[in-house]
Amino acid sequence: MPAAANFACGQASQRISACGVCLRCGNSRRRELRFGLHPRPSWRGWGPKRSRAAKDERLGGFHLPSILAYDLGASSGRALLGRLTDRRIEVEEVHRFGNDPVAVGDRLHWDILRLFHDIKHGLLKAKLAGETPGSLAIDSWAVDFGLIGRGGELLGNPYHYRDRHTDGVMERTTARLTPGRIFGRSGIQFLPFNTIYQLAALKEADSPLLAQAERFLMIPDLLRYFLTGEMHNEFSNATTTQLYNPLLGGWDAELLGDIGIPSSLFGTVVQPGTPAGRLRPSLKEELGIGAIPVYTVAEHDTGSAVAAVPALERDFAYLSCGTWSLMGTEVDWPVITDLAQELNFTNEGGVGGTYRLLKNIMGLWILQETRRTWEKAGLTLGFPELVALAEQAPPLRAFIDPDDAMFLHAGDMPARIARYCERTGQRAPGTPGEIVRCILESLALKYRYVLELTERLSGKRFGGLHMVGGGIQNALLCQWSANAIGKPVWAGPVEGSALGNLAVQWIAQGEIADIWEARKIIRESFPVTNYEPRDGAQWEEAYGRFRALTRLS
Ligand SMILES: C[C@H](O)[C@H](O)[C@@H](O)C(=O)CO
Repeated sequence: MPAAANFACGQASQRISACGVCLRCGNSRRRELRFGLHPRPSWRGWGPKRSRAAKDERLGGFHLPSILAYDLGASSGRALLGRLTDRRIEVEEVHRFGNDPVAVGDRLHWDILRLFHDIKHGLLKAKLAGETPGSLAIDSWAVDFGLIGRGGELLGNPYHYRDRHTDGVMERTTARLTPGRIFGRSGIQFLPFNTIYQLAALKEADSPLLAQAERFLMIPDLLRYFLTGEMHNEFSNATTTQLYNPLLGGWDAELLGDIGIPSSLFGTVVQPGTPAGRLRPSLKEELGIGAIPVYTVAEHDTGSAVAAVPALERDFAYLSCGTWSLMGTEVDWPVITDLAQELNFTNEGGVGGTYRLLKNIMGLWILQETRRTWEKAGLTLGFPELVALAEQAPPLRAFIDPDDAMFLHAGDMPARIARYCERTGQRAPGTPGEIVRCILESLALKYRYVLELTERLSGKRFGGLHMVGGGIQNALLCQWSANAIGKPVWAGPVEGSALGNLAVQWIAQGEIADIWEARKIIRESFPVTNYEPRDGAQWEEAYGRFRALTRLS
């Protein structure tokens, strides 16, 4: 048990009964927590029960109004119109846009006003398509935020989580507070860009932003505020800050105090599926559209992706595959144990009171940056060409640990891969095909490693792996993942986050009963491609080499 376990009474209690009950507050929730005895949360939908289907002259017959999902990823964003007809979902992408961070001096920022411009553009395009969405919602990457000052003004462009202002902050903060205290109170994995270290970095720098700040809003919270004028902090994203306490069910005032950040900046945390205002009058006027209702959903894109995993089995393993690879399973209660801390797993909030027990894996970011490096050197190759080159390269030659810190920040990935191989006594991949193959094979082998850890930590056994997200368009990665884990991979849907976003809106409006019905409808509406494992002996041998080279215990 992490040193100085803090119980719900918030007191570090030495008087712990054999089974972990706090003799001070008598609270045994921790015991339930520690041994996963918590009763199963209610999956039943929380929305109204009557359908809002109306006569639709254009489509003929009775149809629900379409709804709009904005899914903002670290490299691109999209606006998807969704229609639910006869228990089938149809989607139409009305707007796709880039999400290019902006470097200013040493700082790296998100271009938040540009993103809001694209959100407005998505609404206009829906209108031009003859649609007035019945509702809309936004999901995005995690951890990043904006600070709102007096008069409701945004105090500067949010920092990008790969900005270097957090360098060394996690080390200093965990040394001062101990990892056990932080993990025990948040259940969140230690990553240097977690919101807690971004805020601690601003504090260390005595940032004027903090001095003027009145409210903390994460990226979807902020864009939703721009749309409606209302401020709400949504649950799934709030959990990614490492400042949310799932046992207290709210922001952790103690951890905020520890890093010198006033709790007053943080609003009430609302669950996915909560009505969160309507388009503000100025926007209705500007765009010439109605006061469309806005909902919270699982606004952490990975939370929405997991909501859309078309699993029928209760215990399923998922891999959300994009810039990042997020692998884990869905649990009814956060697993805040010594082993979870030791393996650096995280417990991010999900839909319907669930949690996502998962681990971040560096993902296709390494391939994205490799392509950018070659492009700058005049070698422009698309992902399909890169994958084709990798397929032709000799198999299972050189491996990297994709989660080595040297791959976190932007830069010359091919050079870093060469350095990693030299450091581990391997012949470095030379050609573009060999380099891309090294990246994809290493990701597949890391997926096996993390899947085994997920089984160990959750006590579950998985018959296969559900892969969702843009990364599954890379069929080679899906096949090699199946080969590496030695189990089938079920790949689909591609637009996992956007579909999870739509599903939670429909559940909130009573059109779909609950997340399990949503998963069934998604499964019946979008193709799932099966990849059966091949070349077992080769990949088994490679896994042994990978474990030895990467020293992953
Ligand atoms: C920092 C990443 O955004 C985060 O850990 C990841 O879960 C994500 O949001 C991927 O889009």
